[in-house]
Amino acid sequence: MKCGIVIPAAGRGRRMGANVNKQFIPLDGKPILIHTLEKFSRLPWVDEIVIVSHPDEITIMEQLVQQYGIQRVKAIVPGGKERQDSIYNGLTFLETEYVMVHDGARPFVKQTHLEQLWQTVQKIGAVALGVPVKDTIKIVDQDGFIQSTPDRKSLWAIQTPQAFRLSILRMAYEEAKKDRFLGTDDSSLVERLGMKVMVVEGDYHNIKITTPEDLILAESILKHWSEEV
Ligand SMILES: Nc1ccn([C@@H]2O[C@H](COP(=O)(O)OP(=O)(O)OP(=O)(O)O)[C@@H](O)[C@H]2O)c(=O)n1
Ligand SMILES: C[C@](O)(CO)[C@H](O)COP(=O)(O)O
Repeated sequence: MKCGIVIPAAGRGRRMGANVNKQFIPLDGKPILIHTLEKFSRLPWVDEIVIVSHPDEITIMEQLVQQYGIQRVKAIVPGGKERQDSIYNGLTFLETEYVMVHDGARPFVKQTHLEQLWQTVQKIGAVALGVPVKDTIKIVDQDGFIQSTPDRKSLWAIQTPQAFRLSILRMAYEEAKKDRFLGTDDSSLVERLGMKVMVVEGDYHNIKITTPEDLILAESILKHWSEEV
C-alpha cells in the first residue's frame, strides 16, 4: 500500500503580512516549506508528493526542491483561490490508494504521528491529527455576545495531516464542488457525506505558521525541541 502526499502551499500569507510567501521565510536558514517537505520525502510508505504552488511561484518551488534534494516530488502544480481549490487540483495528480493532505505552513509534524496516521488510515479510511483545546471556546454572535459554551471535553483543535482513502476524498471534493460547499479543512468535506473520521492525538508543536507571533514560537520550538520536530 502506498500513500500520496498533497502539500497545499499556494496561499498568499495575508495574516502573516510579509512581503513574501510565508512558506519561503527561513527557519534556521531553511525555508519553512522545506522543513515541511523533509518530514515526508524519506518515509518508505510515501510514494509521491504533489506540491500545490501559487502559479507565480512554481519556478521558485522547483528550484528549492532541487536545491534541497527533496525526494519523490511527482509534480508542482498551480493552486486556486481557496485552499480547497488548491487541494482539489493537487488530488488530480495522484495515483495512490491513500492520500495525506498536509499544510505547507506546518513544518513541525512528528514522524511518530505520521506513522500513526498511516497505520490508522489503512484501517479506518479517514483520519485527522488534532489536540484537545486548552482554552474555553465560546460561540459568539455577530453582535459580539456569547451564545453558548460548548463542553470543552469534546473540543479538539484539528490540524493536518488529514489522511484518507483517495477514492473517499475525491468523492468528498466532488460533492463539495457540486454543492458549492467551502470547508476550512478536508475532513469536513468527508464528514458531510456522513462518513466517520477518526482523530489521532498529536501535539502542540504542530503549529500552522499563520501570524507573525507564530514565527517567534517556531524559532523557539526549533531551538528547544529540534530532535523531536
Ligand atoms: N488558496 C490557497 C490558500 C492556502 N493554501 C495553503 O493552505 C495552507 C493553510 O492555509 P493558510 O495557513 O491559511 O495560508 P494562507 O492562505 O497563505 O494564509 P492567509 O489566510 O493568512 O492568507 C497553507 O500552507 C497555504 O499555503 C493553498 O494551498 N491555497
Ligand atoms: C486545515 C487546517 O490547517 C486545520 O486546522 C486549517 O483549517 C487551515 O485553515 P486556513 O485558514 O486555511 O489556514
